[in-house]
Amino acid sequence: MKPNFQNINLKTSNLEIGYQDKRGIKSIAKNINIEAHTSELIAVIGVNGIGKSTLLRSISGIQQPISGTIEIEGQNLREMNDLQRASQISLVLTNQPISKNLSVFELIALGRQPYTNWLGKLSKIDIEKIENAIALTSIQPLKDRKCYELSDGQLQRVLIARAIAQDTPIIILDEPTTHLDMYHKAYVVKLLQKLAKQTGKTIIFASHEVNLAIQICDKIILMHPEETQINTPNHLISTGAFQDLFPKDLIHFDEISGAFRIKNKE
Ligand SMILES: Nc1ncnc2c1ncn2[C@@H]1O[C@H](COP(=O)(O)OP(=O)(O)OP(=O)(O)O)[C@@H](O)[C@H]1O
Repeated sequence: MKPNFQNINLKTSNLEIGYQDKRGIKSIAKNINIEAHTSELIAVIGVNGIGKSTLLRSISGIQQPISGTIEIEGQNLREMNDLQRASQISLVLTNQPISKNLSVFELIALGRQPYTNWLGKLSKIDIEKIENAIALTSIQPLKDRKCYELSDGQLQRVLIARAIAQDTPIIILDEPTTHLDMYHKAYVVKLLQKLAKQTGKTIIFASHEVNLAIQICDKIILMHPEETQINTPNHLISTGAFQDLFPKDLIHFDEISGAFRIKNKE
C-alpha cells in the first residue's frame, strides 16, 4: 500500500472479535489490523455470516472485542464513556427501530443529542448542522414529511443525514444498500463517497455489493474465514484476494473487468 499522510481516524491492533457466554468464547475473526484515514470510504465485504456486523458493532463500541485495541483519533475506545463515543462515531443500522411518527427534520435532529443540553433544546449551531446535513444529502424536499411516508431509499438518505448531523469523524453503516434497487444502491454509495471527500469523515460500511465497492471505495476490508485483509481494491485484485470469496460453481471473479460474473457455460 502507498504511504498515506492523512490523519488516522481509526486504528485497530490485533483485534479479535466474537461472542462470550457461559459456554465460553466464540471467536469470529482475529488479527484484524485496520488503519482508516480521513476522507476514506471503506467497505466491509465477505460472505453471509463471516462477521461483518460483528466487526462493525465492535469498532462502534456497542460490543466488547475479545482482545486487541481500537483507537479513535489516538484515544482508546475502551476508555471513552457513552457521550464521548457518540461524539466520535455515528452508527447507521438497517432495520434499526426508529419512531416513524417523527418528521424528517426531527429524526435528523436526534443526531445532535450528544451535544444538546438536558432539555434537548437545539442551539443555533445544532440547527446549522442539521440544515447542512439536509443540504449535503439533497433531501430538502423531504424535510417536513413524516418518516412513515418515506420509501426505503429516502429513509436511508435521512438516516445518513442524521449521522452527518451527529458530526463525528467516523460514520459506520451496516448494509445501507439493503432493500434498494440497482440505481439507488449506486446512488447511496456515491453519496457516501461524496460525503467522505467533502467532510473529511471516515465512512465504513458493510455491503454485499462487491462490484460496486470495488469501483467506488478507497479501501476494502475483506473478511475470509482464515484472515481479514484491508487494502485498496486494485491491490486486492492484483493479489487474487477476491478469487476465493465465494464457491466457484456459480460465479467467478474476472480480474480484467474487476467484477464478479455469472458462469453461463457448463
Ligand atoms: N449474539 C450472538 N451470539 C453468538 N453468535 C452470534 C451472535 N450474533 C451473531 N453471531 C454469529 O456470529 C457470526 C457472524 O455474524 P454476523 O452477523 O457478524 O455476520 P455477517 O457477515 O454480518 O452476516 P450477514 O452478511 O449474513 O449479515 C455468525 O456465525 C453468527 O451466527
